[in-house]
Amino acid sequence: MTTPPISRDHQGPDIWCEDLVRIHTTEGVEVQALQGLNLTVDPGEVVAVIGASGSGKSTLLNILSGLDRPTGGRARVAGHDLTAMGTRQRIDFRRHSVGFVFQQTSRNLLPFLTAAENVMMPMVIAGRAERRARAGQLLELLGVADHSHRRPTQLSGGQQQRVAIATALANSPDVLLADEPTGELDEVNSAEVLELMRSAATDLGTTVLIVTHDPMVSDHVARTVQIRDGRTSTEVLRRTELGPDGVEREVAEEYTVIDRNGRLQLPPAHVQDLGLHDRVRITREPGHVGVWPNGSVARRAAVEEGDA
Ligand SMILES: Nc1ncnc2c1ncn2[C@@H]1O[C@H](COP(=O)(O)OP(=O)(O)OP(=O)(O)O)[C@@H](O)[C@H]1O
Repeated sequence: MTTPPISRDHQGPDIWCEDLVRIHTTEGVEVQALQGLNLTVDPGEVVAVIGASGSGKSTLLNILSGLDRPTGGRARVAGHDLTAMGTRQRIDFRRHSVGFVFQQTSRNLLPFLTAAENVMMPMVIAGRAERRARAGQLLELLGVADHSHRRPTQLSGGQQQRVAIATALANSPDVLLADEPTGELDEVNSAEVLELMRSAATDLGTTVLIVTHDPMVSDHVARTVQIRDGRTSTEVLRRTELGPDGVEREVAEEYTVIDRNGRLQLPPAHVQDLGLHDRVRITREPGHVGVWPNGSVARRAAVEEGDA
């Protein structure tokens, strides 16, 4: 018996955020952690969200997992409107629609249960049948079936995270949310865990969103979204293509995110190198748009006129 892929009962993307705003207020001081964030992740995609400390990653993850509510904007995960859910629906959502993997290996698993029992636990809570068989299949998928009888303290960090991923996938969630899942692992174990998470998600059709500050994670996913100042700023898409020599090679292309109002954030390096500040001139060119430092368009026109 193999693990059956999940079937969704909603249409459209698995994660959808529009103009998401979250303002934290402590002792009268407001911090705008998310400042109009837009993000769409389609079913089955495996995406890494990276960003510097304080850029808003954890805030985003807390909202997507139903733990926190946005101050403004809209968010939908696995077909559920996160701004309109009541307490009961939130519990159901967290139990069935999303799975979680945290950085701290100790936070993912119950120490007094074996690996197999840990994977079965969410199924017990959800009242799911054939728990033992499914736990076995998931542990097999994550390459730790041989350790199913061991308790977490008898497993390495990497093995614990694999069991944690199996546990998170136990109730066939549409979406798996992972917060720095490789933060406590060395490079070799990180790469292994990421690859296993990706292949398990691909086999099951699960959408995965990994939040991390580790740029190395990007090497293991087809899409990396960068958060800067509470907004998605750039994306890197990776694919393999056949070179002219017939050999497959990996191609990575960087894109800047543009919202539905046409707003985009220019890469800081361009802003600095070209001395862009205060205001810029936008010119429509054949097939693209030009961004010019203040005054440069008029100067260019004068030079061209002088040349004529
Ligand atoms: N509960 C809170 N109360 C007040 N401010 C908060 C709260 N949670 C987060 N912030 C602030 O919101 C901003 C975004 O924080 P967040 O934790 O989402 O960033 P992050 O990208 O996850 O950072 P890190 O990588 O360090 O975990 C930061 O300026 C942070 O200080």
